[in-house]
Amino acid sequence: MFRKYPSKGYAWWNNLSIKQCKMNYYSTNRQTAEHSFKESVIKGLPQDKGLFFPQEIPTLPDTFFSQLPDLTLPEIAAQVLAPYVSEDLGKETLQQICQEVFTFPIPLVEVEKGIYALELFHGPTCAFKDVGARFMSRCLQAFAEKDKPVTVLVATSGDTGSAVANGFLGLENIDVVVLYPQGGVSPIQEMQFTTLGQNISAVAIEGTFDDCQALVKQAFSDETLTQEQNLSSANSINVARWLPQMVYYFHAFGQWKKLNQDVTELTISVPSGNFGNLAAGLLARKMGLPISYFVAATNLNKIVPDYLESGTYKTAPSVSTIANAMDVGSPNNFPRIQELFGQQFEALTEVVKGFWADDEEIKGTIRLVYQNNNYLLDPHGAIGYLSLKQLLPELKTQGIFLETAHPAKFKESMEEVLGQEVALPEQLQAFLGRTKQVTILPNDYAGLAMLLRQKNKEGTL
Ligand SMILES: N[C@@H](CCOP(=O)(O)O)C(=O)O
Repeated sequence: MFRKYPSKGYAWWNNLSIKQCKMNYYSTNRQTAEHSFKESVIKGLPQDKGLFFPQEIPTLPDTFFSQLPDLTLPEIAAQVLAPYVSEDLGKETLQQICQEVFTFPIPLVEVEKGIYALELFHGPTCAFKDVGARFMSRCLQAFAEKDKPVTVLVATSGDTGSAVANGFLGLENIDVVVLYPQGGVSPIQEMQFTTLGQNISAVAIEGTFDDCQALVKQAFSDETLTQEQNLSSANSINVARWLPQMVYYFHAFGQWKKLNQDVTELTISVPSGNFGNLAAGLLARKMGLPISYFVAATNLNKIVPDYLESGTYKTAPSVSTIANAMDVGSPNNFPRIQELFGQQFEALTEVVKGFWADDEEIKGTIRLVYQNNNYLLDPHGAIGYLSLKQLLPELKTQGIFLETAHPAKFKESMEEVLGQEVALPEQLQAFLGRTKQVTILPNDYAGLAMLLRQKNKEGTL
């Protein structure tokens, strides 16, 4: 059921009572009762192993879109997130959280005529995950009960781990356990979540990102463990990580519109691994954001592009690539994308176009764009850019690709590709020379469960 909000000017939400904004979440597997926002955030995943999904998607009024180019990020965030969170969070808390989360710029940069990069890497850990991780940490802090400590489990192929570690560092009553594929993340990404100590622990799994995410999900469906301790997840499977990611699509559109008042057609290319980011962009579109097409852009782990071409959804063991944050063979958010299109394959393929590139194409693109445009793409953004170069002539729109992470997070590969040094920004320099603290585990649930119990008992890994 989709609710249309009345058009009452740009501060339309101020006119709504908290009661009118009540939002529940159902499971995409439909085997679990609906949950409030607060319950969904604390639980992370429904018991039936689906994903929480909002029971209504509000359409924003036209006045909101006409004001959009002049709104700040916290203003946009407070307005588009209000219907999803406000009853549990309260209007003032939501506004306060949005002020605290969106403290860094997310600029739209023209790379060449008609193609723009949305730079999502100016936050504390230099990747787009900072937005969702900071938002979720504050929601969980608002909801966590003093006498019930929460353990946040998170699987990462590189960027989520560092953003969650940074966003949750030092929080009372909340412990974070980051699971990552041993040898599957870049050296600087690894330093970002293995060297912080305090309430952040790192576990290297002898397996892939998909194995890590499967272990996290298994922990949630382990009834004995979940009775012993409060577990939550900080991957984009958690609604508080997922929903705020839609904010920067509105911001991108506002910036683009300022530059292109007479152009109406826009495509956004989203480099994708776990597909939470693309699902968030499509949610923004469902709320009325006028984006003509989205591109599901990925590396050799081309599960979704293959599905869009063949209609057959087939997960596969993940393949290791230079764009490691997208080394995901079983994209966890895909059910949300299907839900947004009412499970209609044709409706989905009308809007979402698939694209994938291999390492050689990524490297060639980085070199070419650096030489021709003097713009440094990271390996993930390179796929986004390349997808637009190939698809825009047919789609006949302008394009924005998401620059999901700072190129220096992949310093070693970038330097090999370019044959020159890539300087680390301040945020990353801070990690040089620190000592890593890691527990190594086989890809086996019994080992993880034992470790979580031990941690719960002793308070440390
Ligand atoms: N690409 C991710 C994988 C996890 O994605 P998430 O958005 O679901 O947390 C990473 O960098 O860890």
